[in-house]
Amino acid sequence: MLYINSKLFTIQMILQFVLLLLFYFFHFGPITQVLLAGILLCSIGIPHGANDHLYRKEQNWLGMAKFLVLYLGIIAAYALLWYFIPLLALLVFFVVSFHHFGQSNFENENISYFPSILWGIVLLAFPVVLHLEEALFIFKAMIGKGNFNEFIYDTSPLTLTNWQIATLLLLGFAYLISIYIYQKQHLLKYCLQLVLVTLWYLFTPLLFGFIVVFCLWHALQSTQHQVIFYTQRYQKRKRDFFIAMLPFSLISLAGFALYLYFFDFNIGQSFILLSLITLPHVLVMHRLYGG
Ligand SMILES: CC1=C(/C=C/C(C)=C/C=C/C(C)=C/C=C/C=C(C)/C=C/C=C(C)/C=C/C2=C(C)CCCC2(C)C)C(C)(C)CCC1
Repeated sequence: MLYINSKLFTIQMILQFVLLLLFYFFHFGPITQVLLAGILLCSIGIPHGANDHLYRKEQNWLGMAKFLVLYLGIIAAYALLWYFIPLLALLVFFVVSFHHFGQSNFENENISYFPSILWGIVLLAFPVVLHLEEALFIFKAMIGKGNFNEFIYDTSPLTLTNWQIATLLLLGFAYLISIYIYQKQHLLKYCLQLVLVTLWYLFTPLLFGFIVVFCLWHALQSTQHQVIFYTQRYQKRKRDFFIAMLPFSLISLAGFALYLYFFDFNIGQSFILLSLITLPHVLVMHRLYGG
């Protein structure tokens, strides 16, 4: 069954609506934001990539060794790109992310499928347009041109300027037109999804807003796709899937905890670390979506 027609989509819409109401009426403070974001990242965000090894071509130990060499090799090569040409590495992160976020929403193998690319752009450009100053500070920190390291909690309402409104409208309409052309039968659902996500971004601070969207509107549907693929292709139970994703989830979380223990939290570096595990993950998932 298509993701858009699945029960998960309805659950996500309800969750997003409830979160919006809660955030609007209770203005989550810094502690609530950090706690909620941390729980979501550790329970859904990071683990959704930690099962990539399950889809390797050869399912024996030799296949596992080959998979690890390739996976870690891609991470190492990308780390070198960050070291030598950080601006290009940042661009790669964005382009790859546009594709990845869009693909999980449309389950489409085509890398030039318009609704998919535009949805990826919407998910990442909206928070940047709404919080341009902070986003630019973070980008600069990532490419080594600054040391911005503040987790921004501010929940006071934004006053939007004309260029911000125009950019949001332009992107939103471009996306809806692509839906009208390619996915007319699901126009209402995708439209409601866009409205809820836009409202969420309008009310929430940059990082908290994005982390919730990443976990709620990407990691969840991606996990659903993985579970279906795994149980059907290998004739296994759902429980086996969740057990199989545990080892690398725990290794990644332990790795991040060690990083925090030895180096202290740094937003720029954390996004670079995320980008490093993103690249091989996106390649694995692209194959899983039939590409
Ligand atoms: C299997 C394996 C493993 C694991 C893995 C994992 C765990 C993965 C994960 C993965 C993942 C977990 C992925 C994710 C993804 C994500 C994304 C794709 C994102 C993106 C984002 C962005 C792009 C952002 C942007 C920005 C900035 C930067 C600033 C501010 C603003 C904003 C927010 C817009 C290991 C290595 C251990 C080993 C080998 C094997």
